[in-house]
Amino acid sequence: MIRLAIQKSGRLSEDSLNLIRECGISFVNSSLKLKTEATNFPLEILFLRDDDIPGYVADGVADIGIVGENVLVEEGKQELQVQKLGFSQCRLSIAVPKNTVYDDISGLEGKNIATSYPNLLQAYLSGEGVQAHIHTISGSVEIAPSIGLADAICDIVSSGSTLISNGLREVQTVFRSEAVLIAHPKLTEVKRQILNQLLFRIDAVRKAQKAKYILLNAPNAAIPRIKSLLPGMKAPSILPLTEEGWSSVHSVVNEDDFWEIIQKLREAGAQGILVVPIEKMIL
Ligand SMILES: Nc1ncnc2c1ncn2[C@@H]1O[C@H](COP(=O)(O)OP(=O)(O)OP(=O)(O)O)[C@@H](O)[C@H]1O
Ligand SMILES: O=P(O)(O)OC[C@H]1O[C@H](OP(=O)(O)OP(=O)(O)O)[C@H](O)[C@@H]1O
Ligand SMILES: [Mg+2]
Repeated sequence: MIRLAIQKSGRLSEDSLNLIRECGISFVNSSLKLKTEATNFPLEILFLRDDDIPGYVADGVADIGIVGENVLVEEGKQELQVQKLGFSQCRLSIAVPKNTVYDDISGLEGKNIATSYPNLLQAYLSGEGVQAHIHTISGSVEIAPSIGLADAICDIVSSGSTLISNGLREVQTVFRSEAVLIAHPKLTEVKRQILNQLLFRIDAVRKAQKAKYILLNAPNAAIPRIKSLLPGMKAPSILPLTEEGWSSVHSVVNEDDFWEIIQKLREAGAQGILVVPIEKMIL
């Protein structure tokens, strides 16, 4: 049995649980229970505050965990990182009241900056050769300038709407973050094998998230051009249609290239294009 620590309730929780479920792992989850066991995989899940997760994994209380890179690096435990997970993407940024004159980072010299990430902020300011006073607070950081606690803040930004709602303007990006899987460095052989099985499933789920299965019909004369647009996993499948001179083409496309490829396929003569999500993908 391997023990996984995830955030109990917050920005990482839903996507962490979804990832485990998409890996085909079933468990009963009630908001009151802080521990649960999977029914079809040797996994126990602990529901914790995110700040505690790197420490628990470092100590071996939990074997693996899911946490934001920002928290991991802030706590100086980046050596635990195994793999990026592609969700909870955000940035740690410095922001100032929107009407403050700000030309460049030297404008922060000697200023008071409120943050929950003093180590990341200090490392960034030192790298830029700026000295400022860092005021560490544990939450509601965006309120600090408006109550006279600080001249600027350094906090997590995603859409930017929290900054705007609090009359702040983002001026400097300190760190870019996403959710990461972390692991205790000295797992037993059995636990290492379970982790490898889990990583295999995560990889299949993540590859599938980025890919689409595509089916289309095309006149046979258009097939060479369409083949060149759709490399597929190995090569596209091409099946004859019951209508003379036509074929059906099946392939896999990367989500990022999707719209550009669709346009070119239509220009090449493709019709009846169907795009279907893929659940798992193993190369
Ligand atoms: N707006 C956001 N968009 C995307 N990811 C975010 C956002 N805010 C935070 N995150 C990421 O999710 C992590 C958890 O954020 P959250 O705000 O839930 O933390 P918290 O309030 O410290 O939670 P806890 O109660 O567990 O201590 C952050 O460390 C960051 O990596
Ligand atoms: O740029 P935005 O999309 O507005 O997101 C940024 C906000 O999201 C996070 O807080 P969250 O809403 O998770 O609440 P918390 O402060 O209670 O953790 C973060 O601390 C910011 O305040
Ligand atoms: Mg926290």
